[in-house]
Amino acid sequence: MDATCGVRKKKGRELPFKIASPNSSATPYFFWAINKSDARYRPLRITFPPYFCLRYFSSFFFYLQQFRKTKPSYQTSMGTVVDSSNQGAGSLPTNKKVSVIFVLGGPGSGKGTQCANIVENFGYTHLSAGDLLRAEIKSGSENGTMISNMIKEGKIVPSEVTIKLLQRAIQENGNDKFLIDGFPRNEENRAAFESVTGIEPEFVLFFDCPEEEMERRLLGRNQGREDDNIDTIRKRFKVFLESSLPVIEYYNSKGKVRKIDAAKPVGEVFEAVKAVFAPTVEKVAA
Ligand SMILES: Nc1ncnc2c1ncn2[C@@H]1O[C@H](COP(=O)(O)OP(=O)(O)OP(=O)(O)O)[C@@H](O)[C@H]1O
Ligand SMILES: Nc1ccn([C@@H]2O[C@H](COP(=O)(O)O)[C@@H](O)[C@H]2O)c(=O)n1
Repeated sequence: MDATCGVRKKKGRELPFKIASPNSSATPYFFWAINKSDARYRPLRITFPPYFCLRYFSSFFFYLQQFRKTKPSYQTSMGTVVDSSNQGAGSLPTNKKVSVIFVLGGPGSGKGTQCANIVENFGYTHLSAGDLLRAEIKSGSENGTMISNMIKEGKIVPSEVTIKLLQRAIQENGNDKFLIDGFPRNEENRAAFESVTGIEPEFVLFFDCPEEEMERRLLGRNQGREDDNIDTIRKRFKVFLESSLPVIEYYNSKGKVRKIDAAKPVGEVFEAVKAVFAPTVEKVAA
């Protein structure tokens, strides 16, 4: 006999084996297995071929199944949202193609006010990142305390949290045209959203407003928001200048920014907004 007999422990079970000489013509190459950690087991002739075949065939089908489950989404001209938390659940559509406009501007520049007008006139769905975060706090989510503390400090919540909320809101909505208000707030938001969803905005609507006017509006907003106090407002302005403006500059360099003078009265601001949307809508209708 050219082999050493023994017992190999695998997942708590004991498997018999024989160690064969590599030169042995009686050892089919197919049944050699390489054990990297112990040269004594090299080559290893498994004396239980049905076990060997079953194990490797089942691995093959397992990997095939995993590959099918993690099929990537491909970016289209509109963008595709894959709801990773919903894969295989079947209750929500997956790989939904959507058109997105980012609505950016300083705190109190009038983003929410104008989004309401755009929804009414142009059939978009308004998703405010801030509103989604506030709703998440109210829902009693495990992230609630963290989000609440970040908002009180005027800080930007980790992208992973905000993107999940946006993705879910997009998936659950029947519309395919979205205004995403107050997002992306920093470079991390921007890059993460693009890589997770594959969505690039059609364009970015930027409400440009002087700080004194925004401060006046926020202090008069009276909606009971915990961050509408002078200390937090100042922190939010700082974050806007340091983290959000560079995102607007990034999109500007790609020719995607539509800048609106937001210091004017609401009606006049909306006239300027309409001029941005009307050609887009006409083009779609033609
Ligand atoms: N053009 C405007 N002129 C005067 N007041 C305005 C104008 N636009 C909005 N406002 C008022 O300013 C306040 C802030 O507006 P809004 O909530 O739309 O801003 P926002 O950019 O969405 O703010 P935030 O980023 O803090 O959510 C509101 O009370 C709103 O009624
Ligand atoms: N992408 C975002 C958007 C908002 N936040 C936090 O919410 C606060 C309020 O946002 P509004 O747009 O409603 O003004 C904001 O100051 C941030 O703390 C965020 O983290 N990420």
